[in-house]
Amino acid sequence: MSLDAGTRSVREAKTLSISHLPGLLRNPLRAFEAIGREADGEIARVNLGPFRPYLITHPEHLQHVLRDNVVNYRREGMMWKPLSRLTGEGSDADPSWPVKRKVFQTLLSGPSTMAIADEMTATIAEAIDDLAARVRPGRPVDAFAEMTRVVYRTIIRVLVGDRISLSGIDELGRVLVTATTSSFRSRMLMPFVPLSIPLPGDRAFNRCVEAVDDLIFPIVAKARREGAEGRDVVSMMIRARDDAGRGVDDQAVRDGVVGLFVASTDTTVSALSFLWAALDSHPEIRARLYDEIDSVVGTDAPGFDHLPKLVYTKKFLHEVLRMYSVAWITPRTVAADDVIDGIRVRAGSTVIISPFLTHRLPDVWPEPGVFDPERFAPGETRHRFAYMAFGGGPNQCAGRVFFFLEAPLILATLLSRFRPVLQNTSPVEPRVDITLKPREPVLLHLRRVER
Ligand code: HEM
Repeated sequence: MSLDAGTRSVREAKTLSISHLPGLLRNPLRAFEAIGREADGEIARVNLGPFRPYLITHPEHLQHVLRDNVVNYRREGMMWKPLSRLTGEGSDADPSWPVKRKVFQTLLSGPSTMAIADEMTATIAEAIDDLAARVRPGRPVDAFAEMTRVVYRTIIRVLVGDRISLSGIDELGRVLVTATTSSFRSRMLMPFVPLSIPLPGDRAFNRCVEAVDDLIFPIVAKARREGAEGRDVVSMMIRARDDAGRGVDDQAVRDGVVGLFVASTDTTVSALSFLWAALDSHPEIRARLYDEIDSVVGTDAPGFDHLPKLVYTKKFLHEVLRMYSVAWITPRTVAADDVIDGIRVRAGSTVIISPFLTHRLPDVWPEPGVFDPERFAPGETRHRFAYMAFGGGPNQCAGRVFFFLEAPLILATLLSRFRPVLQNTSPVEPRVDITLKPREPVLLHLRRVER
């Protein structure tokens, strides 16, 4: 990608028609898809009246924004501004961000994650036992609710050690879900509206922030009093020092816990809910997945040793995340004027990056509407910024290794005991929220596997 304005003329980005606006209000995701089709991989400005973000979907352009000139594209503004009131800033705008980030990276690195693999296996087995005890013939379970229970239990120790009860973590989850469904969506789509102008749902959002504070600050205070020796976010944030040897305050520790909770749970739960729709409509893929889990795990208790052999399961999960790109939008704010592939990008504007749209570019992903795990077969090559489920560049997902330990273990544990059958008769459509979520409940009949 040449950024040399001297050797080629610099153009303004094409502006897409404002006719998408009513659709965005009616069915945001469908309208967003239409916007992506119209832009067709080119850098374009989306005309939303007073708000005219750039849309950047092509892998070459993403590499520029997320890696080559990453310092110019900040995690501020759209989405991050409302989120920061809940989780703190996810950028250098917060002086404690480098410490937080280092703690996340250390805690979620391969070796640290492997060190908790046995504990994670036991937690998942216990959570599936609990589900099994509640299964009744003819009564479907809600996949999202059940996956939420499992995922919360899996992450709890990583966040706060044993300093919170199961009901406490469920309460934290409930509050955060309420927060992200109150004024969050309107504030996310209208970042230009100042906080001083109230929007519907603001009061509920503020109450949620207070409720999160009430849950987490006492945990931080207790950890400071009683010692913070563990390998969890609270302990590690308390022990961490920045380059100048300074520690962080309670607010930063609280933000670290809430930030990691939001990043790790919503995404994983959504992926583990959508996958049943993909399995239901592809019997041959379902058969291969079940065969692999049956032959690798058999009658054993699924564990860490099985994971390297669950090759198809991993390909399947990647394709689920390509098709249902749960982290559907990861916007940035432009710090200084820039030129990308001959197109001027102006300081102060918003850049919309959308894995959901990049994964639908036909030049990058042939027949993007076809669900095919073989796209991720070893030897398949593509641009490194073509598969964006976990982002790209230095700020890409720190929990990727964790996810590929947790999700296959949950699937293997569930499928070694049950054959889930989707009850929904109409297609499972995604809806936009901070992550993509199923629009309607995904209902599963869990039929026991006789062994
Ligand atoms: C389906 C599962 C997941 C998906 C699709 C996903 C997606 C993403 C994406 C796209 C980003 C980059 C955001 C950006 O560019 O601004 C990100 C960042 C992050 N994710 Fe994930 N994530 C998943 C699971 C997890 C899990 C399980 C954890 C933790 C256990 C986690 C922790 C993080 C953290 C800490 C960051 C911030 C990294 C940084 O800025 O340095 N994620 N995730």
